[in-house]
Amino acid sequence: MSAQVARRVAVIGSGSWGTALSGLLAEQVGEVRLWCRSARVAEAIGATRRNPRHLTDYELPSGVHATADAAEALEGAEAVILALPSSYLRDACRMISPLVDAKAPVLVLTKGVERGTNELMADVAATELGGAWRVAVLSGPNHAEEVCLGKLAAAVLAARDADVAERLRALLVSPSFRVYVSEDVVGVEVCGAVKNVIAIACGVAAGLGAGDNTLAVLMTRGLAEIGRVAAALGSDPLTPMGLAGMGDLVATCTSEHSRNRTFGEALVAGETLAAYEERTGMVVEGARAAQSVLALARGLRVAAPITEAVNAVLHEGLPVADAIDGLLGRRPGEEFYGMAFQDKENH
Ligand SMILES: NC(=O)C1=CN([C@@H]2O[C@H](COP(=O)(O)OP(=O)(O)OC[C@H]3O[C@@H](n4cnc5c(N)ncnc54)[C@H](O)[C@@H]3O)[C@@H](O)[C@H]2O)C=CC1
Ligand SMILES: O=C(CO)COP(=O)(O)O
Repeated sequence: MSAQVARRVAVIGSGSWGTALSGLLAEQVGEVRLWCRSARVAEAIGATRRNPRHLTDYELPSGVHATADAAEALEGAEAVILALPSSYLRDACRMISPLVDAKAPVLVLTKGVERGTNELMADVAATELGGAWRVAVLSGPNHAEEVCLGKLAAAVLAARDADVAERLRALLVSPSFRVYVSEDVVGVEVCGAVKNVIAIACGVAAGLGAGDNTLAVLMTRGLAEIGRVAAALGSDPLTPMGLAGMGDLVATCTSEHSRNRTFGEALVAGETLAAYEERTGMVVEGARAAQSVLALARGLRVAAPITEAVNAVLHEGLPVADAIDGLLGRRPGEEFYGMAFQDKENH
């Protein structure tokens, strides 16, 4: 084990990713306090070292202390990690705001765009907790099911302040978890939110028996969609080529662990979003992001046809066959049209 880089950090949210990240943090940090919404989950973790709802076979290290008391979770925390689904992030930040040290760096693990406001997650956290300079995001091909087993993975940690990035990176980096840094918070966030929508489309295609070529087309045109939204928001055009973009797109669109991909498959088999989330106890962020990313793209006047198709199927009752017809009815034009200029509306 490496030397301790912090005495105590708080992880807010005990879903799959909050659970796996707590274990990873415990390799470097003296004590990880994991806030669970449910007191029963916190008690079960204390008694068995296992989360009874997520990654149930994974034994958490002794350095992880679970609690349902937010004040206890945040007491003396030198950094705060937010591991909540996008729908709950703002309310949770409001709830913990009086308990968070004003100087503590904040790392957002959530991948999404808030519905209603179309705000990115770091902006939500900064508004509610104060101090955009101290809010960073982590994204990349990081299925919790593999990270908790110590299988090699990498992520990009983006922060506006280089010192914040380095302090947070030191908490996470390990031989099996490589953490790169970036200043492009917006670009990294756009990648993480949009790739979930594209993964639903890939799941739908796979469920309908699509071949590898078709899935590769969806991923690549999905990457173009990510690139257009990111470019229109002024982010680095190379960010979508990295871990948060291409890396996570490939992992999510192809993995059996992906809720977004497997939900797409379940959808064509007749399962609803509500039934899927109820059955698995997990969130399908892409289903929510389809609405907010589309609203964001429309506001920016960039085309997001795959997102539009997924949104129409999930939220407007469009039959899948009609959504596919709509996509295939588009004229394929210049491959990178609209990537550099935000005022072009085609392709
Ligand atoms: N699971 C993964 O491998 C990864 C997940 N993420 C992102 O992390 C975020 C959290 O996802 P997971 O940890 O996977 O969650 P999850 O899907 O495993 O679990 C759902 C979580 O939502 C919580 N929840 C339900 N109702 C709530 C409420 N009213 N208020 C607060 N929390 C509530 C549940 O307690 C549970 O912790 C998502 O944005 C996801 O995209 C990012 C990278 C990897
Ligand atoms: O973001 C993730 C992996 O990097 C998790 O993806 P899913 O939410 O589709 O499982």
